[in-house]
Amino acid sequence: MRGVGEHGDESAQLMVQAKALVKRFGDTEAVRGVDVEVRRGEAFGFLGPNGAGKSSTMRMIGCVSPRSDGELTVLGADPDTDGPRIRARLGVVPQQDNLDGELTVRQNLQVYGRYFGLSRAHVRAKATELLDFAQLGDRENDEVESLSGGMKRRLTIARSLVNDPELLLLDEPTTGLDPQARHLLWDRLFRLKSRGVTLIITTHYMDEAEQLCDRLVVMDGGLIAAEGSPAELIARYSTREVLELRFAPGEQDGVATTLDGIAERVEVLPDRLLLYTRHGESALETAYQRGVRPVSSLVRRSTLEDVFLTLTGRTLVD
Ligand SMILES: Nc1ncnc2c1ncn2[C@@H]1O[C@H](COP(=O)(O)OP(=O)(O)OP(=O)(O)O)[C@@H](O)[C@H]1O
Repeated sequence: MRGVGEHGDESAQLMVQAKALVKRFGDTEAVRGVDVEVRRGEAFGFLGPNGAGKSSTMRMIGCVSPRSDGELTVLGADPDTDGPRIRARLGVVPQQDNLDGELTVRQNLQVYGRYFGLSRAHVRAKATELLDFAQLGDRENDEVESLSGGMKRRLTIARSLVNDPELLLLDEPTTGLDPQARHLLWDRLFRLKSRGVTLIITTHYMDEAEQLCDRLVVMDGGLIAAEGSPAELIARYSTREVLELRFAPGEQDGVATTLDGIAERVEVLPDRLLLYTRHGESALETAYQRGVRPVSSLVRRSTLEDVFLTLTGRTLVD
């Protein structure tokens, strides 16, 4: 298989290249013409709500679901013809943990290593290294069922690293985890990135995308709505600051009209108003001068959530 690392040119640095990529399930077009390029060493994100087409795209990149149309190259090769050989060089962390609950933590790693045809001694040494990486060394002989959700996720990631992949695909890696478990997991992903592993992450958490991704695409309805680094996207689609105003029940109606001209843009959500502006504090002062009396106000910096709202008119949170 010809692939990444065998050429000196720029295209050799492309771990994934998709052009007009399409996935259909019967009449449903889950992915409707996606163009992406993922470069060696970067953390690349697909950010979007449930049903945006993130998992479907990821499954095509992971060579487990054939494309319906378009072009796709992974590690320099075509998943249609080179799927097994590409998969041998990938790590895949699926949305649902598929660990073997009846085996111990260490056994889960070792059994998986054997699938890759690694020798018993190699697998044992690799498992020890990965237990350390996953911060599960003191749990190696425990059954998987006794682990917390965060520990199971770290073990799933450790297991995906058994074959020393160049490219790691993570589908919603922290969904359902508490904040502390999420931060522990992010820390492990930063570590992998610093070792040069290319990461592709799907998420519907804007803070996760902002923290982890060098570059990302915002996906909605099977299409890419925007692409860039988190900072670029925020600069392009939002303002430096956002003033959030909340009102007593029934008192929000009509306030947006009173606020006319105060901000670059006003977004009316069911539970609050968002004023997009360079200076939140001055906007708040002007609002007070116009007689607006919110029960609470908050000035914050713009996030990818604001980018998503600008692009789609909807919030990312379900
Ligand atoms: N195997 C399938 N058969 C039929 N429809 C599917 C299948 N997989 C996905 N879909 C549909 O394709 C669309 C995109 O789903 P997909 O899972 O790719 O989105 P997603 O952005 O990953 O969302 P989620 O976070 O919920 O997984 C949805 O409308 C979904 O119902």
